[in-house]
Amino acid sequence: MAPSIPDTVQNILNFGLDLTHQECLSTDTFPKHSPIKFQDKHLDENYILKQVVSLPGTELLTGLLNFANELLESVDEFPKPSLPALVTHRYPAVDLNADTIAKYYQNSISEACCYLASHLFLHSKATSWCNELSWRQSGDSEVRPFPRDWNRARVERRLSEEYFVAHKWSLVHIRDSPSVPIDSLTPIEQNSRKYLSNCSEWQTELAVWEVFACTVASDYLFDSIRNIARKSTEEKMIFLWNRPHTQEFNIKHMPYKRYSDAIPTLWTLPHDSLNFGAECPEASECNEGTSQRRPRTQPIDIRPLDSMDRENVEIENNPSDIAVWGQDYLQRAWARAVDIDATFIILHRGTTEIICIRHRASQTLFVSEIIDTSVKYYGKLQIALYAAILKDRVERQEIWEREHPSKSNVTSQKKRSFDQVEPETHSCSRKRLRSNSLSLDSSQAAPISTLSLKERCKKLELAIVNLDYSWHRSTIPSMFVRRNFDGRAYLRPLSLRPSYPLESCLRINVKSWIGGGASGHAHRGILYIGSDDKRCEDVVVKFGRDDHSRQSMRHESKVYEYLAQAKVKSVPHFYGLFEDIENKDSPYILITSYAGESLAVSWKRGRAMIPKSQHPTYLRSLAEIHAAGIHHRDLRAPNVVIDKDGKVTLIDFDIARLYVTGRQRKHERKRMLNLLNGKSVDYDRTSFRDGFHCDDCSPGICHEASGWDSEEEEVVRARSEPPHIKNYKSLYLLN
Ligand SMILES: Nc1ncnc2c1ncn2[C@@H]1O[C@H](COP(=O)(O)OP(=O)(O)OP(=O)(O)O)[C@@H](O)[C@H]1O
Repeated sequence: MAPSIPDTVQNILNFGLDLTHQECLSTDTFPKHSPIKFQDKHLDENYILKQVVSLPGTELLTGLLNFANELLESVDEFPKPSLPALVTHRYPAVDLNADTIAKYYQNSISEACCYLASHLFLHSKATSWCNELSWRQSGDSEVRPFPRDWNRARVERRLSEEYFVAHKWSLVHIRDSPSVPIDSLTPIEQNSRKYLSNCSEWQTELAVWEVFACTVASDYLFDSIRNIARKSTEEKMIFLWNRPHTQEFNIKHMPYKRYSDAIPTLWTLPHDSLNFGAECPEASECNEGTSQRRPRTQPIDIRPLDSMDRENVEIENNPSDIAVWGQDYLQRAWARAVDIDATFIILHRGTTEIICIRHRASQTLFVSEIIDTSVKYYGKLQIALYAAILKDRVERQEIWEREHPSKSNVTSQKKRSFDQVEPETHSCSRKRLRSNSLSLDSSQAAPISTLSLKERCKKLELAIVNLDYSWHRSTIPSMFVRRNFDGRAYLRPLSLRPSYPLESCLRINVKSWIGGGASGHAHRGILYIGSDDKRCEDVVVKFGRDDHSRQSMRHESKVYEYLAQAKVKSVPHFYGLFEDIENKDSPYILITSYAGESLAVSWKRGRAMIPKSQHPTYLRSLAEIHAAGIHHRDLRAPNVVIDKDGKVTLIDFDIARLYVTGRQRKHERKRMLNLLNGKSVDYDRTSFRDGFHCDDCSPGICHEASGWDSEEEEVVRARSEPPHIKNYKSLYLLN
């Protein structure tokens, strides 16, 4: 016989959020979105939502409520004393901005849901309350100060965005919750707990909540989301998918095992909607980002990217304008869900809510009707939702373990490796190695005549760049054209030919991120010529996207050109400076050979002191640069690198000067000795034993004063179409 449900639990089950009497004081400023940026184009396909389907009428709600009833019936007795987390009914005092809404939801319903869902789904026979869930802001969501180089408009845009949408909230599985005695678990609960604890350690986020301010604008937004779902389902309108604007939303990729979709249940997907195309044959083995079925239709061509620039679109607060943004917010929520591998996405704005279910294989989002949060069964619905989220995670883990029986024994070993930052090597997952025949380990690469490869590269004008690391997985490469140096300045690129034979192009696969600084972000990659996969070079590709970094990179390139002419050996080989041909914000890439690990990295590994016997090698490298007349001016541990054969190389010449005095040489020599002895000396506080403060060594960024004339920024006209590459198709297949 079903137990009597205590009043406190009844109160939660019958709880409805009541914000209707509140004034929505928030301004209705609708945040603008950034245009699609370079890195968006190279986003892993899995991050892109491709279809939206409306969940029919009350099916989802009925399914969830029935599920809650089943769970309630399975309880013999509710623990006493009563629930520790009581519903507080605290209304937001002043303003219903996104953060207030989130806090209100947390105080009023989520805490109780966490207790009840844990109890009902994970240990319904336990004699005391034990919570294993928490609804909270996720770790990397703290408000951080805006970067100093952001202009006022950009800061204001971000602020209005934050006012409208709360920082990341999600449902989290608490790992160190008090344990429940095993004999008070049913066999099903024991299984659930086993599978839940087998999920990788850091992957505790279970579902995505996008919380919006309670404003008229967000009301329109919810309507527009429903309309998108309705139109694409009932009127069979094509959902024109778009790439999430990663730069503004700062997606942070965490490597993890990706799971397949759970077996559909009543509250997940209606059965007739699961009629998708054939499954990717490799899906069961896929480990990273590929457990999807092939999209049914060819993806639409996203070029020209410029046409998607909505930066300048003025959005008024009326429904037809805001409809445009429904899709953007769905994309954003989808991308967040991909990042933590969540199935459930909840869009919440205080008075209303939409529950979405993500189907990985078909990249489809199932969107519920708009739920009124003041209804009497809202509490029950939320508890069922939390329990369904748990059930889904457990089921998917079960599927994973069934399909990967041997691997579950070595999870702990694997977990550690997933946790690590991407190494500075070409180590890729099994899958990636298989799917990407270009990712050769340099040690396995066929012996090559590096000289001839380098010589050949000099003449090649076009670089085809693919990104394949973190959340980047290019479907379409970017084309970069060489900027030629006439001995004094960088010339405008020659007009592009309509067609290039593949053999006349450099091909670069960017494999990992090394570091970022003032003049751009450095990545490791592999360089090939044309379709030849046997001869490759390990390179560093530095991307610079803003004006400052473009200027720095032009300057640095000139120094490298100069050093190459002076036949200086202690710098990396310079392959050239290239400019993106199709994007308006036109990144530059500067390509050099990979020269090994920096002193900073060996310091991190605990090897701070360089043995005295090796000091002359370092000092000789520095002397060679000085002898060529170059004053480095940024001699720090990250800029001194050494390869496995012991060759010392100096890098990062973005603030170097083409003139060096005797005193400056002496100071840089001292600085180098300090570095070799494990002493990091900050440039702004450069002082030597005699207390002398060295202005000559202070970095500064004035490139004009560096021995070359300043150069006007020349932007390559963005082309709507890249040039035709002969045999380009074969290139696609390779990538
Ligand atoms: N050719 C190379 N070989 C090996 N490592 C490299 C090479 N180029 C860059 N790196 C690594 O990448 C990091 C960032 O590169 P770099 O210093 O050129 O960028 P930056 O934007 O100029 O940074 P900074 O703020 O130090 O000036 C370096 O600290 C170095 O460790």
